[in-house]
Amino acid sequence: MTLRTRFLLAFVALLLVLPQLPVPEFWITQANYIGLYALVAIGLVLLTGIAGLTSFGQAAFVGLGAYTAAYLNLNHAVSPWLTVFAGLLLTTGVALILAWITLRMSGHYLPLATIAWGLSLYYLLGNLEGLGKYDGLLGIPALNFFGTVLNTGRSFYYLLWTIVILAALAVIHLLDSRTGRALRALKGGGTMAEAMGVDTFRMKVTAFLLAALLASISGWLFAHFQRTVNPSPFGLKMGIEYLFMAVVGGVGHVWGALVGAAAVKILEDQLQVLLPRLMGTSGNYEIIVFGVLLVLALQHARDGIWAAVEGWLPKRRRVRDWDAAEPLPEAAKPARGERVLEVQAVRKEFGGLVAVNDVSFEVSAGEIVGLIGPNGAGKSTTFNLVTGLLPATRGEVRLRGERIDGLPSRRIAQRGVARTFQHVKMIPGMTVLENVALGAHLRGRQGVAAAMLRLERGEERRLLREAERQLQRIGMAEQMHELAGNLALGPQRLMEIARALCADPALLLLDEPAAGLRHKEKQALAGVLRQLRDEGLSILLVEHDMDLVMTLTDRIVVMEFGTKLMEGTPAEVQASPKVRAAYLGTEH
Ligand SMILES: Nc1ncnc2c1ncn2[C@@H]1O[C@H](COP(=O)(O)OP(=O)(O)OP(=O)(O)O)[C@@H](O)[C@H]1O
Repeated sequence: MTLRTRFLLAFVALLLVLPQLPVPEFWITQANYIGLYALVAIGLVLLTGIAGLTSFGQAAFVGLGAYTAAYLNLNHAVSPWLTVFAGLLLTTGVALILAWITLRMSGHYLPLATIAWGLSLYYLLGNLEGLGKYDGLLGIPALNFFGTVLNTGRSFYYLLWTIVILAALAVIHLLDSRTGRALRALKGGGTMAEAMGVDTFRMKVTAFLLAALLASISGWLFAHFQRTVNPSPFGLKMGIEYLFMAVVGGVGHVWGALVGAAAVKILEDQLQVLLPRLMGTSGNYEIIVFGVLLVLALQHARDGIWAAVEGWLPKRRRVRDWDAAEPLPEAAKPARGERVLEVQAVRKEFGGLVAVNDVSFEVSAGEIVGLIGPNGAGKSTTFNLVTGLLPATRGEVRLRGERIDGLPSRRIAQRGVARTFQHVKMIPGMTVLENVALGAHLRGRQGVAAAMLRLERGEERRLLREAERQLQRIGMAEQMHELAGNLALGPQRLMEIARALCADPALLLLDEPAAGLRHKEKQALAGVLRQLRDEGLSILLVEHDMDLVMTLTDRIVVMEFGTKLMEGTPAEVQASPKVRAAYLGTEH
C-alpha cells in the first residue's frame, strides 16, 4: 500500500471515529459545516482550478438547493429524498441558462457576471413573499434515513461526510479520464483541445453544471441540518468565501477543497472571537482579514495548502494496466494516390496585409508535401486555414472531396485531420502519456457519469494503450510518466506528433517538427514520417531544416510574401533560381 493510500485511509478512519470520540458537540457541528462547505469547494476545484473559470456565485446555487428543499417540503410535504432531485433539476435549468449567457465571456467579464447573478438571486430570495422574504423559511424537518432521524449533529455527520467523500472520489475519477483530460485542457489549452476534437464550450458548461450541482446538494443538506433557511448564507460574501476556501486549500486539487474548507471555517471561528476583542467592538471584521489573506495567498502561495502536502507525499505513478486492452479500431484510410487535401485559391487578409494570397495546392494519400518559404511567407497561416483555426477570407479547402473551410477546428479534426503547432501547445501539468492520450479524444465515447463511476476503465485502457503505442513509435515510451512541462523542447515536439498520431488521422500537418531536435532525433523523426507515408498517411510539413525537407518530401510548395512561388520535386525546387533568390534575399 502506498503512503498516499495510507494517508487517505487514515483520514477516512479519523472521519469515521470522530463522532464516536468524547469531543464536544461544537466540534461535530464545525465538522458538519466543513463538510457542507467542502462540497461547494470541490465544485470550485473543477470549475476554477481545472477549467479556469472563476465564479463568485456558487453560494447562489447552494441557496437554490436549500430553498427548493425547504419550500417543497414545508408547502407541499414533498419528501426530502425527492426534493434533492427537484433541487438538482432546478439547478440544472438555471445553471444551463447562466452558462449559455456567461461562459462565452472571457477575461474579467465572467467573474463579474457571477457576482451579478449571485447578488440577483440573493435579493430575489429576500424579496419573495412565498419564501418568507429576509426571514426565510422555518421549521424544516430533519432527514429521516430508513427510520433514523438525523436530528443531531452526530447522526447527520455520517450522511454528510459519506456524500462529501463520494463527491471527492467521483471528481478525482472524472479528472483521471477521457473527459477529465479534456476538462484539464481547457485552462490555457483551448485551441489545442479544439484541434484534438474537444468541444471546449461544452466542456466549460459541463464543469459549470457539475460545480452548480455539488453546490445544490450542499444546499439541500444545509437546509436539513440548519432546519431553517434565509438568504444571508447564500449571498455574495459566502460566494467569495467559497472561492477563498478553494484557493487556500489548493484550487487545482480535490483534497485541497476539504483542507481549504476546514482551514477557512476554523480561521473564521477564531477570528470571530479574537477580532471583536482586539477591536473593542463587534462586527464582521473577519471578512477584512480574509480579503487580505486571499490577496497574500494569491501572491505567495497560489497552489494552496494541498500543493505543499502533495510535494511531501510520494509521487503517484500510473499503473500500466492496459497491456491486455484491445487496440482501438482504426478509420478506413484513403487509397494510395487518392487526393486527400485540396487547397483552392485560398486567401487570408489581416486588415491590409495579405498573409495568404490565393494559394492552391494538393496533397495525396501516401505523400509527404513540404511547405517552405522564408519567415513570414504565410506557411503557418495556411496551416491554420486548413485546420479551421482561422477562417479564410475566400477560397476553398476540401478534404477527401468535401469542403471543410468554414468548419470549426474540432469538426475538421473529426474528419481525420491532426496537427502539431509551431509553438508547442500542451498541458504542462499532465504527464506525457495523458497529453498524448488527449489526441485520441475522438476515438472514445464515454462521458462524465461513466468516468465518475469508473465504468469506463475498459475504454480508458484502450486509449492509454494507443497513447503508449504512439509514444513507442516516436521513441518516447520511456518518458511517458514524466510531466510534459519538464521535457526539453525537442521531446515536446515529438510528443505533439505522438498526440496527433493518436487521432488516427488521414492527413497530418506538422508545423516545424524538427525545430529544437538534435541530429539523431531528426533522423529518427524522418524514419517515422517515412513509415507513416508508407502506411498511406498524407503529411503536410512546414519546416525550415532544408536537409530534412529535401530528403523527406515528395513534393514541395514554396511560398513567399503569402504567394505560391513554385511547386515541384525537391530537385526542381533546389534548381529553381526563383527559390534561391527568395531565400538569398531574406536569409543572407
Ligand atoms: N493573427 C494575425 N494577425 C495579423 N497578422 C498576422 C497574423 N498571423 C500572421 N500574420 C502575418 O501574416 C504573415 C504570415 O505569417 P505566418 O506566420 O503565416 O508566416 P510563416 O511563413 O509561418 O512564418 P514563420 O516561418 O516565421 O513561422 C506575417 O507577416 C505575419 O506577421
